[in-house]
Amino acid sequence: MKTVEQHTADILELVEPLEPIELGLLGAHGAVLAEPVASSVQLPGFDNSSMDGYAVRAVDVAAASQEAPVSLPVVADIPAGDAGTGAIPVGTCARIMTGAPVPVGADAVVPVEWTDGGVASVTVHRSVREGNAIRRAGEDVDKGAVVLRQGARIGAAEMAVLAAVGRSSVRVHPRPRVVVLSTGEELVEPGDPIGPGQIWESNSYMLTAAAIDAGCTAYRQGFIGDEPATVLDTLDDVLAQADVIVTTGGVSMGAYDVVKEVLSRLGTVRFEKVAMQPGMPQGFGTIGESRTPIVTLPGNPVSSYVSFHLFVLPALRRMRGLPQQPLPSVRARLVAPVVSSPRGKRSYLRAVLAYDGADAGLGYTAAPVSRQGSHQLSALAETNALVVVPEAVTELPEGSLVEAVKLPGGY
Ligand SMILES: Nc1nc2c(c(=O)[nH]1)N[C@H]1C(S)=C(S)[C@@H](COP(=O)(O)OP(=O)(O)OC[C@H]3O[C@@H](n4cnc5c(N)ncnc54)[C@H](O)[C@@H]3O)O[C@H]1N2
Ligand code: MOO
Repeated sequence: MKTVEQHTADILELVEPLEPIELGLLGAHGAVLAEPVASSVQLPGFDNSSMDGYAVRAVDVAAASQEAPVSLPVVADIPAGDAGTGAIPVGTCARIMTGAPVPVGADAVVPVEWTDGGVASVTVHRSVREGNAIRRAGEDVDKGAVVLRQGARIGAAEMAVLAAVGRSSVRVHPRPRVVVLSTGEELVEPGDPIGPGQIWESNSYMLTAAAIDAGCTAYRQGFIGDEPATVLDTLDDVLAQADVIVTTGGVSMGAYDVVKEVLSRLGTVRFEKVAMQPGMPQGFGTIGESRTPIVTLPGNPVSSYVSFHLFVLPALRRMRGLPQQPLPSVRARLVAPVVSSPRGKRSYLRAVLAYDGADAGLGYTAAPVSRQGSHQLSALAETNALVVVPEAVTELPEGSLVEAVKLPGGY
C-alpha cells in the first residue's frame, strides 16, 4: 500500500498553478495575486485634516486658554473633496472637515470641541501644537512602494488596499473551479422521499462546501447512478467548467464500482490503496483533451471528508498559486485510550481538540469522538481535529502525546 505522503505527492504532480488572469476587484476576492502591486501615488495624496475643526497657524492660537480664549475670523469653509487651492492669511482660519485638504498657510487643526464652533469668526479656548490633527501626504504609502506582494490572498484588507491605490483590476491566479460529482444507485436528493435501501446524498454537499471554504468556486454536479455510460457522459459534460473534478463513491472492490470501472479503461486515472484509515481506496489522474485533473474519493462519507483534507486541499493550494503548507498540527494529550488501530495503516481519528493548558497544565487535549466508523457522519460535526495514530501503533494509553491535525473551520 502507498503512503499518505506518496499519494499526496503524486496528486500534486498533476496540478499546476492556474494561469493568471486580470479580474475586477470583487471578482478577485479570494484569488491569489500573480503580480506584486505597487502604488502609483503616495497616500495620503495630500496633507489633510484628521478632525472636524479649524485650520490655523499654531502660533495664532498659542496664547489661547479657557480663561483667555482667542478669536479668529473664519475666511473659508473647506469640506472633504475641496480642491485644496485656497490659502489663509495670517491671523485668520478656515473651518475644515475630516479628510479635507489643509489650506496653504495653516500648520495645525483645532478640533471643533476646543472652540465655540463659530461660522464667521471662531473663539478658540485651547492652544495646539504645530501639525496637530494633520495627516501628512505620503505618511501611509510612498509613491512606487509595493503595497501587496505577489502570492497575497485577496481578502477584505487587500481589497481595501487595492482600491485605495486606485486599482480597478489585478492579475491573479483565479479561484479553481471544482466540480463535485457523486455516484451511487442508492442516492436520493435530500428532501425527496426515500425508499427501502436508499439514503439521502450528502457527500457532494459536504465537498462543495469544503471546496468553497478552501477558496474555490465549486459546482455541485450532484449525483448519478452506477451506469457506466452516464458516468462518462456526465464527466464529459462537466469538463468545460472544471479546473479539477472531485468524485465520490465507486472506487472500491464492488461489482458496481463504476468510477473505477470506467476511468480505469481510459488509462489516465490510477486506482490505488493508501495505507490509511479512513480513506484507503483512492484514485487520481487526468481526463479529457485538456488533461483536467480528477481525484476520485471513496464513497464512505467520513473517508471522503478526511481524504479531501489530506489530498485535495494541497492540490487546490497549488492551483491557487499558494505554497504548500500542511494543515496546522499540535501535540496533544489523549484524554481516552485508543484501543485498536489497524497495523500498517495510519489512522486519522476524529477528535475534539481543546486547549486547557493554563488551568490544568496539560496544553492541548484530544478526545477522540466515540463513533469512528467511516459511515458515522454525525460525529464529524463535533470534530475539530484528526488525531494521527502512526502505522506501527495499534493502541495508545490515555495520556499519550499524539499529533492532532487541526481541521479548517474547526476554530
Ligand atoms: N471487499 C472490499 N470492500 C470494500 C473495501 C475493500 O477494500 N474491499 N474497501 C472499503 C472501504 S475502506 C471503503 S472507504 C469503501 C469505498 O467504497 P466506494 O468508494 O466504492 O464507495 P461506495 O461503495 O459507492 O459507497 C460506500 C458507502 O458510502 C455511501 N455513499 C456513497 N456515496 C455517498 C454519497 N454521495 N452520500 C452519502 N453516502 C454515500 C454508500 O451508500 C456506501 O455505504 O468501500 C469499502 N468496501
Ligand atoms: O478506508 Mo474506508 O475509507 O474507511 O472505510
